[in-house]
Amino acid sequence: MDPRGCAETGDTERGHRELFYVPIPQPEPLKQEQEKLSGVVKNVHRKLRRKYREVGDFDKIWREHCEDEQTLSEYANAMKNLADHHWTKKCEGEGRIEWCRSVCQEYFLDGGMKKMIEKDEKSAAASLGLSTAAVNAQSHSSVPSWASHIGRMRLLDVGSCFNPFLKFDEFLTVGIDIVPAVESVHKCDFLNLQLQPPLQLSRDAVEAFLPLHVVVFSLLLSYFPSPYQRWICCKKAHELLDLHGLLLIITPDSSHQNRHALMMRSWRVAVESLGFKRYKYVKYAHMHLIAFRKVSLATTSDLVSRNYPEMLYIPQDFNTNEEEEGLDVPVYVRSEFEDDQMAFGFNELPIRRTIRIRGRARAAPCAPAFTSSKIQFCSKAKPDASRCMCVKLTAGFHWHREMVRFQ
Ligand SMILES: C[S@@+](CC[C@H](N)C(=O)[O-])C[C@H]1O[C@@H](n2cnc3c(N)ncnc32)[C@H](O)[C@@H]1O
Repeated sequence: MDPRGCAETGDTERGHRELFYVPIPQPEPLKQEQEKLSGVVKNVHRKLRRKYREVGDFDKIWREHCEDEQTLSEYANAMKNLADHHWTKKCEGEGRIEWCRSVCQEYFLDGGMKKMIEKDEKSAAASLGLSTAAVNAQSHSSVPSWASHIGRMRLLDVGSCFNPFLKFDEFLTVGIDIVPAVESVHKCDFLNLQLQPPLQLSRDAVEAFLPLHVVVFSLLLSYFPSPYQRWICCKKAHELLDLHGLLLIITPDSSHQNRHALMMRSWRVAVESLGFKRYKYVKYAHMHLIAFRKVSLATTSDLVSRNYPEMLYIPQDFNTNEEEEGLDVPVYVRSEFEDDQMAFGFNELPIRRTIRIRGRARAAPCAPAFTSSKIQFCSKAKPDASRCMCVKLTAGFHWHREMVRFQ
């Protein structure tokens, strides 16, 4: 440890060595305010899910929801406040927007699209038994002509709230939201957006806004209580996007990457059935980030035989009202300092250079500050080959499981 509280760790998940600093605890009032604001947001989602479970008719509850101006404006204010005062540049709240930006840069401006199209062509040819030479000899390429002079990327940010993409010059951004938190966002319900002509737009407007290169659903789909609503949104995105355009989906999940791997697999099958192909996937500590390329104008032909909309589920869809109410009870949330203390408590374990709690790396020095009675091991085994171990930790009165990684 150096005097600044800096500890060098082993290789990280991203495969390179990094320095981690023991975090300076956030001032309590700021932390409490952040928890309160997140509570406002989560409660709106819960309320919608509860109504959906009770009423069943998602059109009806959605209409009522959109008329509830007080709830909507409290929500918009909370989101804007979180963005302005609680998510710093380095934290993940901001990271998702940067991720979208870098994926678009690589795909549209640094040759990613061309590479992917060529790869698709090669595998299509291989499946027909054609040689690479025959593919290379083809006189025409499927790379669209607009790709070489794209200019500003046309981006539609659905559920934009505070218009986070507006500040980037490389995008021609249109932000829409049912309750805009800033003036530059247009008030629009994407679920009920009519895409059919006639659209009487001037030539300029048509050129400026159609077709789209990018559609962003950042923390949008989990807002909806029904998988069918998520499906409608993805289908609309497909209709609005240019062939080879990108759909970027970011959805919250604070659990370990593999915990909801099946769910992510299911989302992939559903979205790909609409005429997309997955291009990129990454798991941050609190969210999944997925990029899909539009590779076909047509959707799959077995839409009727398979229930694709249902595949866009989220874990909360299966909660009962009682379980959701349990979530309303304020659960004691450990402070960063307590997380560090807990990390210290693991030093009795055999491998203890660094452990991860809630995705943050922490050095495990010598003095145990936590007694082992506060930590129960779900498995008596030593950390496995990947040096992970499932442990139960106390948070207030609740025991809960966490995966701890040893490095
Ligand atoms: C959790 S916030 C995400 C805000 C922002 N995209 C971000 O990543 O921070 C979800 C937003 O989606 C908006 N929203 C929900 N349903 C919508 C719909 N049908 N059409 C447009 N916006 C919608 C909500 O009003 C809310 O501002």
